[in-house]
Amino acid sequence: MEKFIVQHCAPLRGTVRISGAKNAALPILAACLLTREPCLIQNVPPLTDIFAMIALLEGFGAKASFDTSAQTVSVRAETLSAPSASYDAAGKMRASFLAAGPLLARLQSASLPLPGGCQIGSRPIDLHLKGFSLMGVSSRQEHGIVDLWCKSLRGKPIYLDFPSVGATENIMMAAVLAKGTTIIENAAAEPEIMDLADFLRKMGADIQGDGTDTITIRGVKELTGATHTVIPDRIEAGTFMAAAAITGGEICLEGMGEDLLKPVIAKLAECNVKTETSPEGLVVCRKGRLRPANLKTMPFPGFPTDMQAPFMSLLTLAKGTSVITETIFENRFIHAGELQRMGARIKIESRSAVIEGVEELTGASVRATDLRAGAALILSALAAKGETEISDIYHIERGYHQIDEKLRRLGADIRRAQSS
Ligand SMILES: CC(=O)N[C@H]1[C@@H](OP(=O)(O)OP(=O)(O)OC[C@H]2O[C@@H](n3ccc(=O)[nH]c3=O)[C@H](O)[C@@H]2O)O[C@H](CO)[C@@H](O)[C@@H]1O
Ligand SMILES: C=C(OP(=O)(O)O)C(=O)O
Repeated sequence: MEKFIVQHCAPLRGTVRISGAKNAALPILAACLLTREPCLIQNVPPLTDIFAMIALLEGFGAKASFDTSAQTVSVRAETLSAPSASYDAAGKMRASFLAAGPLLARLQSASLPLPGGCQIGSRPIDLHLKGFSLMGVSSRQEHGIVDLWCKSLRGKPIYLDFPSVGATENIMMAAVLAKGTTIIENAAAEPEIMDLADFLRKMGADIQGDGTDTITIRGVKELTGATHTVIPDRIEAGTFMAAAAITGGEICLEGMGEDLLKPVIAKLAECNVKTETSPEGLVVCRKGRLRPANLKTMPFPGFPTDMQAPFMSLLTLAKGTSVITETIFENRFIHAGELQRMGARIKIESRSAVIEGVEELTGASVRATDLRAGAALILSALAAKGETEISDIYHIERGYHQIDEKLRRLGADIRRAQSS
């Protein structure tokens, strides 16, 4: 297994290109199962989760190929041989369960392992199942496998107890080919859902209201193939903004606008970090000391839970005390223990973390416990005195394409080594 070795670095400077969004590309690839015709998806980041999704689609009988240098994936699901996947193929990735909606729509059945993903809470799938059940789907769970089947999918009003991103996407993908109209209330409004809806519309789906809390989907008879370019990854962008902030540098995020990043930009401003749009992209810089800030993670357009760990890294070096409240996942503070090894002062009190800023962090041996926790450790390592060794970096590679290379181009000293 590989690890990162990171030295303290000078303020990062330069331009970085942000990849396509993993959390948009994954449901869009699953949606390719909805048509017999060829689909071409552009700006797909070559990440381990994406390779796993492509292998999953192939397991169902789709033909898929990934041109990693062009970052395009072609999928043709002309015939689907089997609507089932093994634990090895699907169990480790949360997004694997997003195949359920398209498989139900195409084959009226699906058999998938309970999904994995980052260990940041219990992450049930009850909202996905409640939505499917209202649409006429029966389900059974045995030995970690979820079996789903129906005669046909019926459009229905569906109220979600919580605006779950995955449940909204899965129900939307099932509803596009259902008989009648589905109205999802208290739907998630994340930009990745709007990107999926854009792709589905290009395929011929009738969807309105995505990006709001009420999405209306009128089922159509069939969908065609389509070409789509995935939106940029707002979490990767936010992570590089935090890298500029923690090192006191200046980074331009090439081609990026403010739209996807408003909650992050507002919180950075509170922390004394400026963001400006320029013809080249979004420019982020910090000159004075980081200021403390309180933040609460919320569904979009609130502050994204996926940016919580990177912000904790920033706030460990702010002048004063900050409070982070995590409302989305019940166990998303594991990185606090690792940051403490580097000299951070953090106290966890139930859903909140109280962070007392310190003058300096020091390099240590730490472990990436999940994707964004790993990104947070890299950020802290850039600012910490001396050398930091980060193990279990496979978590980081689920969501950041060549993060080490991109950081090196900005002046960071980060290299890979084999873990002993
Ligand atoms: C692949 C992908 O896009 N992952 C993102 C997606 O995850 P994911 O789609 O898993 O996140 P959800 O929005 O579904 O989960 C939010 C909360 O709802 C709960 N819940 C969810 C579904 C359900 O059936 N029952 C239930 O109780 C979850 O346990 C969690 O506490 O949105 C999260 C919230 O923005 C992000 O952190 C993840 O990066
Ligand atoms: C939690 C994340 O991913 P997943 O839902 O795939 O575990 C993430 O992208 O931060």
